[in-house]
Amino acid sequence: MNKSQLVEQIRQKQSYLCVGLDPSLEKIPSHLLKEKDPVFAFNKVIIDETLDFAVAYKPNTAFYEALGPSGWESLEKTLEYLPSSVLKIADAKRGDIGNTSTLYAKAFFETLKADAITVAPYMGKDSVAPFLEFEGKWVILLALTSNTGSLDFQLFQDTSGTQLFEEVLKKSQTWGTVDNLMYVVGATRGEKIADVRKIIPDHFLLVPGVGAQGGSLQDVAKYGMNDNVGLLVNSSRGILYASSGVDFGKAARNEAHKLQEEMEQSLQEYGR
Ligand SMILES: O=C(O)c1cc(=O)[nH]c(=O)n1[C@@H]1O[C@H](COP(=O)(O)O)[C@@H](O)[C@H]1O
Repeated sequence: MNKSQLVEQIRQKQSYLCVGLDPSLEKIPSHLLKEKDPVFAFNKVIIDETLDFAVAYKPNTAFYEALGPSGWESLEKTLEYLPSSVLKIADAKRGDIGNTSTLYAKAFFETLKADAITVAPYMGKDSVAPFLEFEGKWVILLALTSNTGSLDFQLFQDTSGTQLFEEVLKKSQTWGTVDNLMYVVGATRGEKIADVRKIIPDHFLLVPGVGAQGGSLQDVAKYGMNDNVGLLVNSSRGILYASSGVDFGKAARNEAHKLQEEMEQSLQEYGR
């Protein structure tokens, strides 16, 4: 999915919601555990119920890898099930020496057919470049993450006052283009999004951290929205586990709908 298709979907659905598909067997409704593939059965209902309100889905591979080969199969089936009208993000946070990154890129873009992958910038340009060589695919580079540990390195300042995440943005924006490179910026750092926008006004941002982590959608929209909306805001647990009963699908739908309504309002308020 290219940028104009993504923007068109956002305008059509009046939503920039990304649903995080992070299923864990301990949390999914117990009646699903008798299914042959409980994880896929769960995801399928979540996708069916939220598709009207979401433009992207982000399975975090950890939740599948933890289950061994059957988890990987559930991930494959989930990505296959998602329609081509949504952006399929493999949240794998990869990145290694170039030769190895090429194989990661093949695994996620060719074998799993994801549209996008999250990548860590720490090993530098030659670790990210192989992902960017895949036509029509996206790299989503970690810039300023939502966890408290982002204070340890990402907000570290050099002697000129530049913070590490700012250096990541400045340097890496020339590695790709606004058509194949996005950045992760946590919703829990709403006030920092204005600083991010000073460096990269035009790139899309993937913003996790609303819902369970308490980030403010209002702040994200206020500081982050650009001419093409430029935002994908992710919620995982807040949608997936809105109910632990047989009504979990309807409860997930309600949560996704609530977020979509907030997003629609913000598009009217801050959209250009
Ligand atoms: O790359 C990510 O998606 C990510 C980056 C970040 O800074 N913070 C963050 O929470 N995430 C992921 O986004 C999802 C957030 O899940 P919830 O907190 O349940 O909405 C998880 O899959 C996290 O691994």
